[in-house]
Amino acid sequence: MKIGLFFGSFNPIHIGHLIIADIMQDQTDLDEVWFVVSPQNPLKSSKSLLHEFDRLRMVELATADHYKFRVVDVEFHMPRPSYTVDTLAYLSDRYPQYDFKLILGGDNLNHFHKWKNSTEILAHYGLYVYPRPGNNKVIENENIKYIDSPLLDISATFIRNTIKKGGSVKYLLHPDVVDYIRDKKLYE
Ligand SMILES: Nc1ncnc2c1ncn2[C@@H]1O[C@H](COP(=O)(O)OP(=O)(O)OP(=O)(O)O)[C@@H](O)[C@H]1O
Ligand SMILES: O=C(O)c1ccc[n+]([C@@H]2O[C@H](COP(=O)([O-])O)[C@@H](O)[C@H]2O)c1
Repeated sequence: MKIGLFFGSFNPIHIGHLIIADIMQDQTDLDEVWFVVSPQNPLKSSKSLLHEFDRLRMVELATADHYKFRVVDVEFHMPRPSYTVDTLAYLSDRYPQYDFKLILGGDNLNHFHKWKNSTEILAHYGLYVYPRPGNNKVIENENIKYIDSPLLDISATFIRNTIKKGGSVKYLLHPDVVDYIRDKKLYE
């Protein structure tokens, strides 16, 4: 079975993530998509990060109604920051029966060469890249698959900023995530 690992900070998870994951399982050879919630991206500041348990809970809520989605919290039990190569090694060891691929937004491909052991990741796992508005670097490599699908101009940054200004994000988030943010007063 081929599994697409969708690594992310998910701060918070938005409909862009859900659309990407759904298209990946529907229009590629990936059988399932596993959302791997990262406590701390090595290349991002932790300044505006919500607590990792809140981010994990929102990913669980948003993905619960899709039978091909699964949520993985292994990085919560691993050293920080969250180096993807180490998580991949751990998952491959634990699930030798699965063929793991990485799902990335096009923006992340621009910085991919700065990731720990990026060459090894590319050689051993391969990437499925979803385009993102802005600069999408194209690297010619047989282990990178580019998905031709609608651009989604949605980001967690825009959502955080809109909520902080009191604006509506009702249709940018899963309804259960909207309720969770409101009930836990995450941005107040
Ligand atoms: N609209 C989008 N189009 C394509 N890829 C996306 C989109 N939103 C997120 N991704 C990809 O999803 C993964 C997880 O992204 P992340 O959780 O950082 O969301 P984000 O919206 O980029 O957040 P932030 O605005 O806080 O940086 C990354 O690989 C990112 O490139
Ligand atoms: O392993 C690395 O060196 C590395 C460098 C930058 C980002 N990542 C991972 O890439 C994933 C996407 O990050 P983000 O913050 O854009 O959602 C997340 O799981 C990060 O831990 C990993």
